[in-house]
Amino acid sequence: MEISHIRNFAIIAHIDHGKSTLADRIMEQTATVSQRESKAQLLDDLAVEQAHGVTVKSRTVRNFYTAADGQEYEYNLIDTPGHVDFSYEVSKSLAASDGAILLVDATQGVQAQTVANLRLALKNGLKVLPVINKIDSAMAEVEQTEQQIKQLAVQFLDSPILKISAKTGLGVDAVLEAIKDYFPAPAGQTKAPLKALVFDSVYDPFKGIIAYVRIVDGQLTAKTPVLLMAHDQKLPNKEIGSFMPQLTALDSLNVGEVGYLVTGLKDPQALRVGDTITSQTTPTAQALPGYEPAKSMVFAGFYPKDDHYHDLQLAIEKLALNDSSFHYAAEVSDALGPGFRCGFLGIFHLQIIRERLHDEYQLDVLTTAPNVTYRVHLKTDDTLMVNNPIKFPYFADIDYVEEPFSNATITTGNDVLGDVMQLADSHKGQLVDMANQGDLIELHYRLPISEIAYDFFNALKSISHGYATLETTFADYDIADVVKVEVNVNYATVDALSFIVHREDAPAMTQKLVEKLKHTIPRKLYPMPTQAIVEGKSFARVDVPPLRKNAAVNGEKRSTSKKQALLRRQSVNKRQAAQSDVTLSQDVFNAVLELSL
Ligand SMILES: Nc1nc2c(ncn2[C@@H]2O[C@H](COP(=O)(O)OP(=O)(O)OP(=O)(O)O)[C@@H](O)[C@H]2O)c(=O)[nH]1
Repeated sequence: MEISHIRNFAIIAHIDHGKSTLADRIMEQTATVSQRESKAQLLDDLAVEQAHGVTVKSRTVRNFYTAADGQEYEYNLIDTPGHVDFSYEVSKSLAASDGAILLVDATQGVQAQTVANLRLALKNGLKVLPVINKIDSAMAEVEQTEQQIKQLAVQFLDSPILKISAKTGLGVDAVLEAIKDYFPAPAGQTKAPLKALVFDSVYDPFKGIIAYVRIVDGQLTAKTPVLLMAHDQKLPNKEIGSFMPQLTALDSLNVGEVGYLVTGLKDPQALRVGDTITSQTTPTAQALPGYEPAKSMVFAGFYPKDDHYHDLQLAIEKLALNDSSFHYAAEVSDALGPGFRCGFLGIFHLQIIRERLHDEYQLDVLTTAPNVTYRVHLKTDDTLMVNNPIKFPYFADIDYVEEPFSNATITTGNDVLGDVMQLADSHKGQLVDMANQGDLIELHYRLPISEIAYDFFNALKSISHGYATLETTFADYDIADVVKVEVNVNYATVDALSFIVHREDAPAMTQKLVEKLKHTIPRKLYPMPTQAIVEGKSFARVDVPPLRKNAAVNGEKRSTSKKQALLRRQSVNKRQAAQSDVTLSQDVFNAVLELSL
């Protein structure tokens, strides 16, 4: 296809504003898929996506559109996720696009994520086409939404604001025309050496690693011997093609086009998203700038159940390839053996990865309490970065600790402003600034990441009935008064249950924890004292009751010798237990996990 007839664009929106529905409609109206196929929401095909009804992975599809002028155009559509935890995926999709459809739900109006995505698109130099969706709904407030969009940005004043129903298809033909009229064709040089951006990748069990590429300059043919520029790695070029939406082999991908390359690589570590692909024979002089790597905000340990360590390792490697914002490193716990310390963008991301391990690899993992990375300054003047509570230094060796803070922008309606501010306060937020954004209020807070990483977003959604939204960026590290909580069961420390909290929250949290553990730790024949220890002191204690009555302490009528015999047996049990032997089920970990939720 001639470059002037290609359009690469993404659809961006707040969660549930209808991106996937519009993507399906576009595929249907360009006859990329039949109506029957599109019923099943083709793009959201991961099991987790169907379970949650949200898009997690970006997907790409090539459509051919015959415009009103009678000419055929190639539309490469990139579907993007809407949840805050996946904004990294959004920015990757945008780097491969020239235009973005900004979709706004007429029943909800402009939301903070709409604003955030718009900013990202403009930062990437994209043309933005605002589209109001769900105009068929009885609750649609089309005019008000249009006003909100006009207030949003002067940047796209020259663009029309289209009104559609992605569900019924009303107005979608105008969107298809506007894509050609309004979005630019890719800029790129046909004659220059090959330069292609790897904007995504997946692992296929049969084909190995498949790179998703956008040809920035030159041409990639099925015969081009290619080179990955980051590690100077030569690839035997296996197969190239495009997404129709199934992978469909082609002889060449030309400048401006989007497609895939089967790399033949098997090692999931070998390819990084953001890398540049060029030709071995006539390489380009300079690689593309690539992406900033995603910064993990939350860490948790993943441990295999039933000794499936190697299966878990392989699954995690493959997932990390498919999701470059997911990081991992090997770690060992005394209580659980070898496992992985995994890094996530947020707690929802953690849940998604757990579910993908379950759905795609049939693996269940024990998950330890999530935490952030602490910067620990020791009295010896050494500084440690600690993202695993097991490795948190002994308290007497610590000079001071710093924790990561974020700049958080909360956009909310006036009606729930008080509740939102109270929520931020209770999570140690410092209000920095407040501004009006049309009908909405924008609050700028400085918040410890440990306070927002877990349940903050859910709590915010619940008190605002789903309307308030949150954008966060990493700010810096700052001093934090935090302590490590260790859990002893029957006088033995269970390392994998350790976690870090703010000192002021420690008394209440430890009390809640031991109460929960009382009901989750599997009982034995003898009572097991369970303690939460902070800086060497027991902050809270319960006894996990025994399975049977403790004959030695209750006042049953037994002979003294029988009582003594029982006591002897129990003390033997006690000694054995002190060395190990609490069965750690996910329920036990949930007791810690739920404290932060
Ligand atoms: N009434 C009405 N409902 C719509 C329309 N478009 C989408 N919906 C509904 O809105 C809900 C969300 O639509 P999706 O297409 O899954 O939203 P999305 O933006 O892709 O969501 P994420 O992938 O989670 O970001 C679904 O229940 C759709 O059926 C529309 O034009 N009118």
